[in-house]
Amino acid sequence: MATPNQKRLGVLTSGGDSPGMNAAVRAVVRTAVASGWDVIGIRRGYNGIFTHNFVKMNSRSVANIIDKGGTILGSSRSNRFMDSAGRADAVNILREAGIDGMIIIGGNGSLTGALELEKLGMPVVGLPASIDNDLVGTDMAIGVDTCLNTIMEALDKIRDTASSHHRAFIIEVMGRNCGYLALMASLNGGADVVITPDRTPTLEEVSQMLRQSRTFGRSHAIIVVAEGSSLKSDEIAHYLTKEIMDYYETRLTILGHVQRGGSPSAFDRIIATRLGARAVQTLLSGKSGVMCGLVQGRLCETPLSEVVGRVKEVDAEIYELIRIMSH
Ligand SMILES: Nc1ncnc2c1ncn2[C@@H]1O[C@H](COP(=O)(O)OP(=O)(O)OP(=O)(O)O)[C@@H](O)[C@H]1O
Ligand SMILES: O=P(O)(O)OC[C@H]1O[C@](O)(CO)[C@@H](O)[C@@H]1O
Ligand SMILES: [Mg+2]
Repeated sequence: MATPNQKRLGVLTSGGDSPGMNAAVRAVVRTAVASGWDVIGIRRGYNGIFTHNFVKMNSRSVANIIDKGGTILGSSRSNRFMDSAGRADAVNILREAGIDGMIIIGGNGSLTGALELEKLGMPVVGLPASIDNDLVGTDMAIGVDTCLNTIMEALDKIRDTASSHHRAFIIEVMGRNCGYLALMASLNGGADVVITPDRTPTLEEVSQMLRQSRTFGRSHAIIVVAEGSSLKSDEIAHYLTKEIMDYYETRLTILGHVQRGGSPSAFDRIIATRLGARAVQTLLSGKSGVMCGLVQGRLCETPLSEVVGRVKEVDAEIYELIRIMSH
């Protein structure tokens, strides 16, 4: 039990899990305990509030998790929390549980929910954790680096077989409405063509780019497609199978949820630990309604109102770099 004057912090992970969420939970719990707070973990995201799925946490509860993918608290996408009546219930439940402040670890949707909680009077600090890297207010969200390494490993392996068989591979990566993963994976994995929601060529243009890359003497082709693009990976595969069959056979690989798992990289563990500690310090300093992020190497806070409802823009110069590197 918390002593009468002891503050009680709630922490939850929400939305798609991302590698490093556990490292963030560990940092939040240990920083809060070191600051004299009582800590309650809420299991399975916002849904766990409605089901009173609460667990008292201490430094030992987060031992040996820094290297684990996923989230020990579990996650979910909660429809009930999307509804204003549901959120009013949630705040009442949190107050009855004696919670004085919340740290919400998740993506843009989860942090939109965090802002709504704040509007209902609950002090909240958000932490960016989503493989999509679509959040404004941080250069990198927790989990993005590990995810990019996973995609890179897959692209390296696909390139081996693609060049052996003179094939064109269409590889679909995650990222919802954001092209960041596709763009950066194309840069570090050597793609000939990248297709994102921001820049979507026609099928004829894709075929033309491949014909051109063939004139550079390339033995194979790699086309990386962001899942949120209007031109879908199966359409491309279908078209290219007929269109370029004279020089490339075509294969489609959808990387899927393998991109979300795995032990977090050193970078993700470091940012998760720094941001987790910072979130607790931010709440302790009396600030609320902000997200802690890493911008140009520095930790900083951005109001949640400036974070939500926006998609981070990707650097347009990267497209040109990919084009040059594909020669
Ligand atoms: N507009 C909103 N108002 C209140 N709560 C929201 C809102 N949008 C999302 N949420 C809550 O956050 C949860 C997670 O959101 P979402 O599914 O968009 O994932 P995310 O946090 O963006 O993570 P990721 O994109 O990495 O999967 C939702 O299921 C819902 O409970
Ligand atoms: O695991 P789910 O619910 O199918 O969600 C998949 C989505 O989650 C993410 O992996 C993370 O937001 C997206 O890239 C993808 O569109
Ligand atoms: Mg999201």
